[in-house]
Order: sequence, then C-alpha cells, then structure tokens
Amino acid sequence: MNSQDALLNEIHNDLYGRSVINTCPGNTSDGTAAYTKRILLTGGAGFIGSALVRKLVFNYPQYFVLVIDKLDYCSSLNNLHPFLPSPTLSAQLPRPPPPTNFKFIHGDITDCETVQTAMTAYQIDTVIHLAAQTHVDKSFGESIEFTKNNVLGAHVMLEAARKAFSESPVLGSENGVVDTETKADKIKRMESKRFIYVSTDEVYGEVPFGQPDCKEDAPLAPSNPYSATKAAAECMVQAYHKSFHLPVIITRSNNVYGPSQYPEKIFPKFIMSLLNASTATINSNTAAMSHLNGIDTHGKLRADFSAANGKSKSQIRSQRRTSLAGGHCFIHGSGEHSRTYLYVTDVADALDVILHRGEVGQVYNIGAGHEINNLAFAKDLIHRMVAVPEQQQQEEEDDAEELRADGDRRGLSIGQHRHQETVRHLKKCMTCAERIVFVEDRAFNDRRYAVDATKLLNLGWSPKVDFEDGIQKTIDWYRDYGRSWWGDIHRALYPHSVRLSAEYDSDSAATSTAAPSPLPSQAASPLLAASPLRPSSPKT
Ligand SMILES: O=c1ccn([C@@H]2O[C@H](COP(=O)(O)OP(=O)(O)O[C@H]3O[C@H](CO)[C@@H](O)[C@H](O)[C@H]3O)[C@@H](O)[C@H]2O)c(=O)[nH]1
Repeated sequence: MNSQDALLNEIHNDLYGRSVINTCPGNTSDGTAAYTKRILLTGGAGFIGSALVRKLVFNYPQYFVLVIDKLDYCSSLNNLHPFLPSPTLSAQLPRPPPPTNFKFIHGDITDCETVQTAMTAYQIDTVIHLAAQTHVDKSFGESIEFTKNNVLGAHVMLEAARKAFSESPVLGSENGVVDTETKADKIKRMESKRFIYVSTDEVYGEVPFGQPDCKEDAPLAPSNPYSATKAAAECMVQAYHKSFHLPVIITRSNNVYGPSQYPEKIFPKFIMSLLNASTATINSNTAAMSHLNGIDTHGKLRADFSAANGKSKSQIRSQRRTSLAGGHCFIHGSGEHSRTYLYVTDVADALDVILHRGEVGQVYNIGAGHEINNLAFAKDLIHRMVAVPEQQQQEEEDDAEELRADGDRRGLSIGQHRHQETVRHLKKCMTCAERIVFVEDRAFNDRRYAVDATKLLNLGWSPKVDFEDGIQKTIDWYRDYGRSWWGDIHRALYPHSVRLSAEYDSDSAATSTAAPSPLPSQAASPLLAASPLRPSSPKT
C-alpha cells in the first residue's frame, strides 16, 4: 500500500476499523444543546488522548467532544486528522466531512481564562483530564515544568469544573438576577457531571517481584518527580471531591504502547532506532561495532576508549554518531527493570467503560497487560526487526561457498565475486548483542509496577489486543509514519532523551546530520502543513 492509499485508508477507518460516518444530530443555536454529553478532553492531540477522542467522537455521535491541547512537542494535530478540515487533503482525496460533534481549541490548561471560558461556552458537563508532562526521564531535568503542568494544570481544571458544574441556571426576577438553588440542589445537580483524572500506576512506586499487586487503596509512594506530580494532583482531585462534592473518578494505568506514541518512550524509541538501522551507515566491521560499548554513561565516550583502541578522535566520533543515528537500543542500567504494557485502544476502551459505569469517588487501576523486562524487550524487537538469525547467516555463507566452488570448477570468477559480496554483507550485520548498548541508569528507576485491576474487570472491561498483535501493528505503523508524524525526532532517540541532548549536540553538529534519513520539520508534515489550526509557535 503506498503512503497516499494508507492515508486514505486511515481517514475512512479509525483505529477500530469502523467506517467514519458523520451521524451526529444537528446542532441547535447554542451549538451543543442537542448533545446528551458535552465532554472536555484535555491532551486530545496526544497519544492516549487522541485514541480516546476517536472512540468517543465516532462511537457516540450524540456526545459533543471539545479538545484543549497546547500542541507540545509530543503531541500532533496529525493524531486528530480525521476531524480537522484539511484543504490540501480534501482537494486531493475523497473524504467524508469532518464530524461536527468535535471541536479543537489550541490552548494551555494552566491558563484559567481559556479553560473557564471554554467550559462555560460549551456547557461542559464531563471533563476527562489527560494533559500532562509524562516523560519520566525528562522529569529529572525539568521537574518545575512538571509541577506547573501536572499539579497547577490539574488544579486549574478542577477549579474551572467546580465553577462550571455548580453554577445555577441564572433566573430573572423583578429585582435583577437571582440564584434560586439551594446547596442541596447544587450538589444533586453536580451528581450527573463527571471529572475523570487520568493518573498512572507509578503513583504506587515500585513493586518488587514477590510483593502483591497494588489494589486501589494501597498507599501512594511515588519515587520520581513525574510520579510525584501525578500523586500531588490526585490529592487535589480528592480534596475537590471532599470539599466541593466534585464528582471525580481517578484512573491509574500500566505503561501504554501503540501507534503514534512520541518516540521518547522505550517502545517507539527502540522501534524507530531499529528502523533507522536499515539506512544507517554502518561503517565498521563486527569487531569495531563492539567498541560501541565504549559509549559510556550519558552516551559519552570513556576517557580511555581512544587510547585503548588506538583510534583517532574522528573515528570515535563517527562510531558514536553511527550509534546515535540508529540501529541500537540503549538500555538504562542493567535492563532488568520490567514494565507491563497495554495496547492504546484497550486503554481507550477502559476509559470509555469508566466514563459510563465508573462510580463517583472511586479509583480504578487499568492493568493486566504483558510484562517484560527492558533487556528482553530490546532483544525481542531486534529479532523481529533487524537481526539476521545465526542459522540464516550460516546458510548464506554455505550458499556463497558453494557458488565459489562451482565457479572455480568451471573456471568462472562470478562465484568468487558473489562469495566476497556475501561475506562483506554478513560482516555488516550486527548481532543482537552488538545492537544493545548499556548506558547509565536513570537517577531512580522503579524496578517494576504491578496493579490489580479486578475492580475495572468487574465493570465489564477486558483487554482485547494481545501483545503479539499489538507489537506488529505498532512496528508497521512506525514503518509507515514514524519519520514524518512529528518532524525531527532525532533527539528523542538519545539514550536519555532530553536531559543530555545539549551535550550530544554540542559535541558535533554532525550528530543530527548523521540521521539516516531526512526527518522533515513539523511544517513539512503533509497533514500539518495543510491544517489551518497549526500554531505558528507552539506555546510552552
Ligand atoms: O532508551 C531507553 C528508554 C527507556 N528505558 C527504560 O525503559 C523503561 C520504560 O521507560 P519509559 O518508556 O520511559 O516509561 P516509564 O518510565 O515506565 O513511564 C511510562 O509509563 C507510565 C505508566 O507506568 C506512565 O505514567 C508514564 O507517563 C510513561 O512515560 C524504564 O525502565 C526505562 O529506564 C531504557 O532502558 N532505555
């Protein structure tokens, strides 16, 4: 399937494979009154948010979905392309009109005015709050940003919801405007609203093997700045429930994977890195590649590396650039840390179930995925994506040897050439072990997380996508779109993506030029270039 066909296919079919049909009821004069729910979803241009938006907009045409997203580095309007008018695309491709039960606002959740105005204007009765800084690695270096986005951001959302949900319909009287509702009436009316806060299993802290899975009433013990901000926001959510009767629900999910996740997280990062392997210039033989293990903590070369191997600085830099450009999986620490993965549509399903059947005041774990340690995961991906199995290598060598012998017997040089070519090719194929590079661990790396999701299973949710299927779908998606969805992602692929990017880049401007294929900027992305909603400069 060529890329235009793939795009057309995706416009007509959402991730669930259903046709995109615009069946929403007609708007009334206030724009939203005909809808039975008016949902504000923050972070809707992000990975999980956009999967949930697709689900809600297409499955519930009777609901209105308003997305607020600041379009940070890890989100993309491409995630919302079935909903946005796109002049270039519609000129080129037949496509159904964008659904009318959807609206996008480019805005920041820490901006009280934007949030409050949007909630009032669209008479929001349900908030699903996903917008957050989510990358643990980044939180060690930019923790204040995390507090602003995740704690202040959640507080702004709660306060806006409190006001919007509790405000009475204003009634006229002879003396002016009066609020006739009693406090009890207000509380009762509030009951039909929802504020769903999407948190993480990381708030429980690490759960070593042998310890029981965390139930929802386990104490919170976050161990990195990111999870601390999520736990802090949860406290504020609980406080608004107790103090103001805000009808809140909290969810705590496992690690999530699937198409369109920004490649700073291990799953898409390793996939993109290995996809780059096929085009990276592997300019060394097997023995030289093993020197990549000379890349040390932070990806910096060990001081003794040059002397020990008698290489020039430029040779060393070139090796390091080759490694950063692609073809390797950087393992933090020993790689024994494990994570449990859930496919993104299963998480969207879980949030759907919680929205409709979840009980106010409750916390729900979203879990029961596939657990794997980081090293085993890297090896699995390498075998699926790039490794030439030893047996195949041997067979190729045997075939080449046969050709040579045959050529020699017949006095032809062709067999000799083929043999040399094959040997050259096989030398370039790194083994699985050579593709794995151990780097310094995170400042603190939770060994594993484990949640008990019985409460959610009892609501009727169960995951549908098994790991085998999910991993293949994900690899296929990154093969088709990974290089163009966000623009330049080369920094995301560094061993510690944000913290040390300055260090990598300052060493040699060539680091980025060593990227194996030209990675277009966001503006060059066909969908973004076409969208009138693309911001001139993303807010931070
Ligand atoms: O190049 C890399 C990148 C990551 N890792 C390791 O891979 C594991 C997973 O890391 P990552 O993909 O960044 O996810 P987590 O730190 O587990 O956090 C994710 O999963 C949480 C749910 O558990 C969510 O709350 C977070 O937002 C989300 O980033 C960790 O042990 C990392 O140290 C590596 O070894 N090498």
